[in-house]
Amino acid sequence: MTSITNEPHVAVLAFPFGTHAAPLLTVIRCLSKAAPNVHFSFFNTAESNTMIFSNSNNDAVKAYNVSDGVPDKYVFTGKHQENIELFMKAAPENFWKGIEAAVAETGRKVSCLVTDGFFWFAAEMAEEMGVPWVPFWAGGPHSLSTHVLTDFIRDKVGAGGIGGREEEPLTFIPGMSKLRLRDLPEGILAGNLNSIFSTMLHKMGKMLPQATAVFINFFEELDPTLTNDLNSKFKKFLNVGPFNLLSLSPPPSTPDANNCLSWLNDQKAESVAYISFGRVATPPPTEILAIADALEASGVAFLWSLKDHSKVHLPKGFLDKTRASGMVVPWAPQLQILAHGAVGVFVTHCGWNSVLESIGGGVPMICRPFFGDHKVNTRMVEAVWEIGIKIDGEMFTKNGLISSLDLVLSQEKGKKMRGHIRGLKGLAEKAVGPQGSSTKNLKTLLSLVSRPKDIA
Ligand SMILES: O=c1ccn([C@@H]2O[C@H](COP(=O)(O)OP(=O)(O)O[C@H]3O[C@H](CO)[C@@H](O)[C@H](O)[C@H]3O)[C@@H](O)[C@H]2O)c(=O)[nH]1
Repeated sequence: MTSITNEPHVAVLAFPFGTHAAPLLTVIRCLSKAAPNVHFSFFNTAESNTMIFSNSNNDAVKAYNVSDGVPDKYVFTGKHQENIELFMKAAPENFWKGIEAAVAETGRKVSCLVTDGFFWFAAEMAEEMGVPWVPFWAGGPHSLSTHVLTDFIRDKVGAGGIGGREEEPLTFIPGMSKLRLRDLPEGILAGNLNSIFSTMLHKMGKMLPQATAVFINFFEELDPTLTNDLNSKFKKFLNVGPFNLLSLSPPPSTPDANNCLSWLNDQKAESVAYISFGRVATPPPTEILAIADALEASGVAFLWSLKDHSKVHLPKGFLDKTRASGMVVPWAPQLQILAHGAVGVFVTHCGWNSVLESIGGGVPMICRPFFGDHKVNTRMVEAVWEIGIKIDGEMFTKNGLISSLDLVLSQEKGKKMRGHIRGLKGLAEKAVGPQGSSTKNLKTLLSLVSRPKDIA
């Protein structure tokens, strides 16, 4: 039998849906590179591991597959978030099994538990193991704050709820006064407050303050007031982003199977609309039609990352008619695209990674929020940072999108937004530079996970 040692071993528990596991792996790779004596075991479903580990050979981070929680012969009912609910229900047991296997294989006890912030149950796991719990919040600090303060927000708003008060500002939370009650993620005041997902976020918000430290893909210069507030809510709050600009270990570049980048090389500077709604959101067919009509009528050059199952909703003949001005691909190397000088605007759902990648590229946004943190992020982009605009109304219309594209690409207001976002890009680059705030925080995170006994 292998003897078990106290050599540092960090167990990392990833959430396999949306874009959570990839940014967590990016930061873990950074830590692993800086601390080769520490062993990092990364627990995630096989499907998600295959996706995010696919670009790397000889990864120092060891991937372990855990079950997705779907019972044998299970027939999906089509219920909203069914896969997430099945995964979460079985997650504690499955993660324990994975950890036991990794401990046996490496001969190292777990010395620190790094997890996705959603895993509120990890507080107990860490306690049982007698190690620090260091959760990662995959969204921005504004959405994080709304979940940590859910009870406080509910108290402030009172039993009457949100009805008729959608425009009221959140003046009672430092750094959030431009947000309105209507911008809050569903599950806080509106929507199904008792769904498994809402309950999970509520529990998470209560547990995170117990963690040894919470880290996040953000840089404090983007919102010092809120950073200060979160510093006071958590034992330690570490802004270590934006990950897309981390020089220590930039994320591996995505293969460009559809030659998007060489197509961009032939386009005029700041002329192209890049369109993508992340891994999860899918606009309904009427909106896909509206986007296509707007692109065709405006003649704006475009690069559209559109999932294959949505492509059937494009109007007949659209691809042929726009062949000279645009490209539709099922997946695009977004990071490199947003960093390309030909891109003039990003039409986005405002997922957190997309917002940071747009800042990293200095590209203003047209935002069409769908769910979760999208509305909070959209509001910050439009009303606070002034680096983009929300679409008119709740859904894309042909004329609405034509005027938004015109505003950002051709009008003075668009130029101003470009100036603002380039300013933020400069701050972001500084934050991850040698003396930057995020670099400093990353060092703290590193010492925390690699020498946990000194700090816990
Ligand atoms: O063709 C594409 C489309 C997307 N991406 C990448 O996919 C990621 C998308 O991430 P994000 O913008 O955060 O959107 P979601 O995939 O929707 O992410 C989920 O996770 C985020 C972090 O918690 C939340 O902010 C979102 O609301 C949630 O939906 C980004 O890194 C993109 O670069 C590509 O590389 N190519």
